[in-house]
Order: sequence, then C-alpha cells, then structure tokens
Amino acid sequence: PPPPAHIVINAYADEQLRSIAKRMKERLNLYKEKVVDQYASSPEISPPVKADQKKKEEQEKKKKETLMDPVLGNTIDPFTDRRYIAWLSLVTLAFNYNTWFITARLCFPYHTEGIIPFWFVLDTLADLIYLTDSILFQARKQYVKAGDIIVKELQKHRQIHGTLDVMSVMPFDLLYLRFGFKSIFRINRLLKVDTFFEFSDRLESIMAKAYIWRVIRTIGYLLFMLHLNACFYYVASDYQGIGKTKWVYSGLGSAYLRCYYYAVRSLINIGGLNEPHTVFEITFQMTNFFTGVFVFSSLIGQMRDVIGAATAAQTYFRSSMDGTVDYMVNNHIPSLVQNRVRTWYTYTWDAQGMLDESELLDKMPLVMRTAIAVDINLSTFQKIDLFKGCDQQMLVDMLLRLKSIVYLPGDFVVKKGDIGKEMYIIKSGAVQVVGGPDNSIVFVTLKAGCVFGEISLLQSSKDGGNRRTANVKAYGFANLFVLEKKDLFDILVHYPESQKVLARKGRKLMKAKGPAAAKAEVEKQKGLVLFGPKPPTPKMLRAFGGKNFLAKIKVVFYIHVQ
Ligand SMILES: Nc1nc2c(ncn2[C@@H]2O[C@@H]3COP(=O)(O)O[C@H]3[C@H]2O)c(=O)[nH]1
Repeated sequence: PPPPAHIVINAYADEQLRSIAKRMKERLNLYKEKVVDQYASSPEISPPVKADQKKKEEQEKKKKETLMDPVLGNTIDPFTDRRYIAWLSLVTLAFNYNTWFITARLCFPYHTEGIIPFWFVLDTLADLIYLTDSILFQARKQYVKAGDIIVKELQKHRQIHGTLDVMSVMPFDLLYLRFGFKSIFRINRLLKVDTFFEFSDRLESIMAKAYIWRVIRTIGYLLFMLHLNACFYYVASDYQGIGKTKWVYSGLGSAYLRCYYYAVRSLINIGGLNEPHTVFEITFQMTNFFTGVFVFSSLIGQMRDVIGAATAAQTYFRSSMDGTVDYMVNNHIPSLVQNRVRTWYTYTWDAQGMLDESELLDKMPLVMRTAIAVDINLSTFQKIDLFKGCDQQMLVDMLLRLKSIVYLPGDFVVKKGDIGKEMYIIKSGAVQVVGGPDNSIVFVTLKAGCVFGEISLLQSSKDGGNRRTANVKAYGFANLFVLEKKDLFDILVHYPESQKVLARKGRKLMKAKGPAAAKAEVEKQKGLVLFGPKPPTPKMLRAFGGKNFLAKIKVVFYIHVQ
C-alpha cells in the first residue's frame, strides 16, 4: 500500500527539520568519503604543490642574492643569459672586422690619405666594443671552480683569466704617432679569438638547428683561408714586382678580387694558372698546392660531418623504414598491412620527428628526464579525474614510465574481453568506445587528456575482473601514452594512500560502467576480499543514518507535539 501522507502540523518547523536532515545527510556522505580517502573533500591539503612552489621561489630569491657581485652588481650566467649571447654577437662582429681588415690592410695598399679617416672611425668603434666587453661583460661573468659557481671572487678571476682580454685592448695604435698609420699595430686585437669561439658555442646551444650555424662557420673558415692566401699572393707579387712576370698579379683591375681569384684556383687545386718560373714562384705555388690539399680536404670533411650529423635522424628513420619494408616484401606480407606499416612510419616521423622518444631520454640523468616529463605532461596529468587526490610524486613517477605510441585511423586499441595489461592517456587525436553489432554504436568519443583502459587495469584477475569492458578504436590518428599495469603497480607499492584512492575510483568506475562485473564486485565486497574491511559507520551517524531517516524524525516530532 502507498505510504500515508505526511502530517504537517507546523510548516516552519517542518521546513527547519528538513534542512537539518539535509545537512546531516551531507555530513554523513562527507565522513563516508573521508574514511576511504582522506583527501577526498579537502583538495587544499592533498597536493603539496603550494609548499613546493614556495620553497622554489625562496631558493630562486636566495640564488639571485648570492649572484650579486659586490663591485659590479648582477653577475652574468654565460650559459643561459640570452642578452649576453646577443652582446657576444656584436663582439664577434668587431672581432671579424679586425681579423679580415687588419690582414687585408697589412698586405694591400689600402691606407690612402682619403680613406684613413674612415678606417680610423671604424677602428675606434670596434675598440669601443672591445672595451665595453672587457669592462662590463667579461668582468661580470660567473665561472666554475671545482664544480662551484663562483660569483664572489670575480676580481681575482679577472686578473688570472683576463690577460688575453686585456692584451687585446692594449692601445698599441698610439705608435701611429711615431711610425704612421699601420694596421700591424692593431694585430693584438686578434687575441680576442676566444670570445668568437665562446659566441659560437653559445649560439649552437640555443639554436634549434645548430647545424646551420656550423655550416656557416665552416664556410667562413674556408673563405678566410682563401682571404689569407690572397693577401700572401699580393705580398709575393709585390716582392717580385707587380706585373713583372706572368705569374704575379698584373696590377690591373681590383687587386683584392684578382688575388682572391688566384687563391681560389690555386688553393682548391683547380689549376689553370700561369706557370711559375722563378724558384720563389715555384716554391710559393707548391706550398699553396700542398696546403690546399690538407687544409681544404679537412675543411670539406668537416662540412660533410656537419651535414651528416644534421641528417642523422632522418637517415636512421629511412634505414629502419627500408629495413621493415624489405622484411615485409621478403615475407610476402599482404599489401594492405604493408601500407598500414608505411603509413605508421610516416605519420610517427612527421608527428614526433623521431620513432622512439625514450631512446633519446634514456641517456639523460633522472633529474633531467623528470624535468622534461614534468614540463611536458604533468599539467595534463593533474587534470585527469582518475588521478585527483593521488600523490604528486606518484604522478611524476608515472610520467617517467610512459611510452608514446601512435595508432592509425580505425585501429583497435583495446578489445572487449581481452586481458587489460595497460592503460592509455590520449596525447593528441581521439578514440571512440564502440560496441553493438559490427561495432557500429559509438558510446563515447574521448579526446586529448582523457584516460581509458583503466577499468580492467584496476581490477584483480579473480573472477575475470581484469577483462576489457569495451572496444576502443582510434578515430583518426591517435597519439597515446601507454602505462603498463606492472609499472603502475610497481609505483603504487610506494604510495599506499594513492593506491586506496585508485582502488576506490576503480570500484566506482566498475559499478558505473561495467554492470556484469559490478555484480561480481558487490559479491566481493560482501566477502571483503579485495580492499580490506569496510570501515564502520561512526556512531553518531549510525544513530541518524538509515533509509527512512526523515520518517523517523517526523514520527518523533509528531509524538512530541501530541
Ligand atoms: N565499459 C565502458 N568503458 C568505457 C566507457 N567509457 C570509456 N570507457 C573505457 O573503455 C575501456 C575499455 O577497456 P577497460 O575496461 O580496461 O576500460 C574502459 C574504459 O576506460 C563506458 O561508458 N563503458
């Protein structure tokens, strides 16, 4: 029979009682949750991120304070400071100006009355750059001594290591006053070569495609060798007398251009030059040929290495794909499968620029791998519902064990009824949970950042709880992270709290999504097999608990009023 209608004596009191009952019920649920997972409703105490961040900020502040030089203010970290690298490019420009023009002006007749003021202005500009570098930049550079970053004793370091630097800015130019305007007095400017190499190293380390710079630099070396040879040839011609013999520079046209042309033909062993006749000419020419053979062969070899290293990854990809295709052809694999394998290779290469990321990361120390993994994926992981309430460090441990894998459109990632040995996190693309005849019904489409395959993974193998509960198919190209069950359970051993959280969530998921298995789960819970005994309901809550809690209160209230 239908329950009797409620007797309402006082509407206000009834309303109050209802609201008390509602609040009590909410509290009851809260306690229930807390008994199983202490972080369930207090997210503010679960992730220790805030404490970590605070610590980090303090450390950074401290570091900044210690990096102050008492004399010069902020010191420079030469490895990471981009402004310093930008400045080095200017110093490199000044160094190149000196290197190319001091030698050219030394050999060619470039110091005519009209041009001297221009040279003077350019020289002064270059010297200003050198001076600024020595005083403001090199002096403030941190350096490493026995593994320590030294920032306090910069003065001492400057005295010992800055000798070349100081020599390079010595104003020997003052000798102009005595001996006239000659670029030889500026030859000490070439001692700044260290800065050029430093710039080169730093640039390489920050460039995404460092080989571009390496190729440019090697070409620069080649051109400079030719430049030097052009200078020597002009000096040799001058020594013999310009235009005196057929071999020497004739004195016609642009001296530099003609001498450079000679250097190219002679040093690269192209030949086709006028025959040398005097002993001096023959010796010069022979020396040129020999130097050319050694210097140019090594420089050209260097160029080949640079380009080879730049395309090494591509070559590795090609050779592994070719090897696989050969294997498939030899074993008469159906062309449909062959095409899918080819597509997988091409897509994986296009998407990640490598076939196996873990190969690259394996060589790094753990702390670096962690930094990269945390940077790339931790935020995605923190958003995943399944892992909410889990220990942060456990998430980091998990990140380190993930493997990236690509599925082609239509590929089955998991099949219903299979044993679940891994779970997946979608990195990019989408997957569909499908079922029904011909798998034509799409239950849900999961996108980047979603997890699947976790239901069977979190269940025990007893009663077949570890079987996949649905089919999951890749929709388009799906780039997934795989986490193996073995890895997950290896990690969970160290995080019992997180294990409880996941176990609870696993049970919830099973109840919600796998009805048949959920039945078995209820049976199991009765026997308290899987996750230990259910915690008893607190006494106070028990007193209020129960299905007909409201009815009970009403009866008491009714009797009381009566
Ligand atoms: N059974 C079921 N699985 C789903 C659903 N939505 C997503 N999935 C995922 O599909 C996966 C199939 O394999 P698992 O049973 O291991 O884990 C399952 C879930 O992660 C759903 O509504 N029902």
